[in-house]
This record gives sequence, C-alpha cells and structure tokens, in this order.
Amino acid sequence: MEEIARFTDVTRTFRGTVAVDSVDLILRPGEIVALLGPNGAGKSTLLDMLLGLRDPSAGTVRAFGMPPTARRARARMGAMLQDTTGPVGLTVAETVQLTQHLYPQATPLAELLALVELSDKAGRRVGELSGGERQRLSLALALTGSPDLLVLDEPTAALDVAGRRRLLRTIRDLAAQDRAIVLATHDLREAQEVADRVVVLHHGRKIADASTQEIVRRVGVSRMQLTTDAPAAWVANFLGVTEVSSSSDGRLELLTADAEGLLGALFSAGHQVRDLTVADADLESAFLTLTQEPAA
Ligand SMILES: Nc1ncnc2c1ncn2[C@@H]1O[C@H](COP(=O)(O)OP(=O)(O)OP(=O)(O)O)[C@@H](O)[C@H]1O
Repeated sequence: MEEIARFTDVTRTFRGTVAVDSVDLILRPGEIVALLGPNGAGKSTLLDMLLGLRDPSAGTVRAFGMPPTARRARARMGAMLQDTTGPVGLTVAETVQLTQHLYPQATPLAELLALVELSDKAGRRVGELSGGERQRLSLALALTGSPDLLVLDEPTAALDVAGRRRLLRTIRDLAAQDRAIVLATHDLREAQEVADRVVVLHHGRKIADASTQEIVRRVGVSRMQLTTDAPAAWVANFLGVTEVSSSSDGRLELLTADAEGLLGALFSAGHQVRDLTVADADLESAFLTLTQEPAA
C-alpha cells in the first residue's frame, strides 16, 4: 500500500524548547489518525512539519515520498487550521473560487458547498457567517484540491451537536475514498468515535500509537465500581488508583491500573467488598493515565 507520509526520527526545537522529540510516524491511505496530547505536547508543530510550514531540526519528513515543501506534495494536501477562511468581505462563493484558481482540477463550487452544507450561504459574506459556518467553509477550502492528505486541527470545535455529527460523517466518507486524514483534537470521545488509530504526544514524544481498544488494553486501566466499608481516602491512596468519586449511598467509582492488587489489599485489610463491577476504561481514562504527571 502506498504511504502517504512518513516521519523518521523527527525532532523540532525552538530556542532550547524541544517541541517534537524523536518521532517516527507513518500515515497510510484510507486512515483516520487522531493526534492527541495535552496543551503544548507538540501537535501543532508536528502538523506544521507535515504541511511543510516548518522544517524539522533533525530527522526527515516525507509526504508522497517528497519533502512536504515540494509543490507536487503540497498540491495533494489540504488543511483546515484554526481561522483559515480568508478576507471577511468576500462572499462564500468568491472565497471558494479564489482557492479553486490554485488547483488545475478543482472540485466544482456546487459540489463543495453541498458537501459542507453551505449551498444556501453562497452569497453570504464570510464576516457574516457563524463560527460553525466558518469552520465548514474552512473545510470546503481544504477540500478544493481534492487532497489525498487532509489535516484537520480541531475541526469540530465551533460546531453544535448535530453539525459535529454531520462533519464526522463527512470525515469518514472522505477516508473511505482512500485519503489519509489527520485530526488534532482535545475531544477524546470524538477521537474514539472517528479514528482508526490514535497517536498520543506528551512533551513532544510519541507515547502511544495504536487503535483505541489497543491503547486502553495496553494502558491496562479499568473502571471499577464497588461498595466497601473501607474509607474512600484509603482506597484513593492505593497505588495506581485515580479519579475516585463516591455517591451519597457510599458507592465508590474509580480508575485503577491494578484491579486485582486493590481487591487483594482490601480483603487482606479485612474490608468488605460488595456489588463489584470492573470494566475496561475508555480512551479518556487511558489518555489521562498515560499523560499523568508524577505527583510532586
Ligand atoms: N514558535 C515557537 N517559538 C517557541 N516555542 C514554541 C513555538 N511554537 C511552539 N513552541 C513550543 O513548543 C511546544 C509545543 O507546542 P505546540 O504548539 O506544538 O503544542 P500543541 O500540542 O499544539 O499545544 P495546544 O494543544 O496547546 O495547541 C510548546 O512548549 C510551545 O510553547
């Protein structure tokens, strides 16, 4: 299968700050990859290098086998970054037409506007669009050149619930046409919902790269519910336990990296345990465990 892009041992520093640290990454056609990480983890820097907007300090980035700055590579990429809709005085149609001039075989205006559900806003000035409409226009611009690699930076941030659903469906349809899609997001449910693969960055390093289920399994966190006579504080202090909450009837819910160890400790301390449930945690819990800073 053709490779869309490849990072080989890529590092990027900014005057002493290591923004991206020795990252290897491959993107393939038809894949939706969610890029996750806390603020400052290096997501934007990584995407900028993928788009050829920044050079790596060390290592190599290739898109379609070329440096991403090559014109032939750029012609096959589309990006929806924050606030990229152009002059506010132009209409929606004029803005798309302006972008169409950049591509020899641009997607027709009507098709693009239908895809992002802006057909009835063609004559509206960009400055008069709502935040969600602007975001959809930005997607239309990213899709104008029918890109094989689509980079989306928090694409659903300004969308309402229904708009978000529709956009995620559009993203899935685009991937089904063999495009590679990279999506930076802080919305972990969204990543879990739409992505085939999840890449987690932390302090510039790639600390996970796998399907959601695989990450949850590897991190080994479980969501546990139980009723016990042990004090909540005692349970919370047990190694590997996080996110403890207790309901008014004394039932505890928590995340643990060692369900068996916790149960063993409760029993050997003579505590009772009732109504126990243990389930695999979700991506959000796995992510929090992965990116947790050690206590000071
Ligand atoms: N132009 C720059 N000059 C100096 N430092 C920078 C520059 N751009 C990024 N950095 C630093 O590099 C690190 C990674 O930043 P980056 O913007 O890539 O993170 P991010 O994961 O996109 O964060 P966020 O989720 O907040 O958007 C941060 O410590 C940031 O302060």
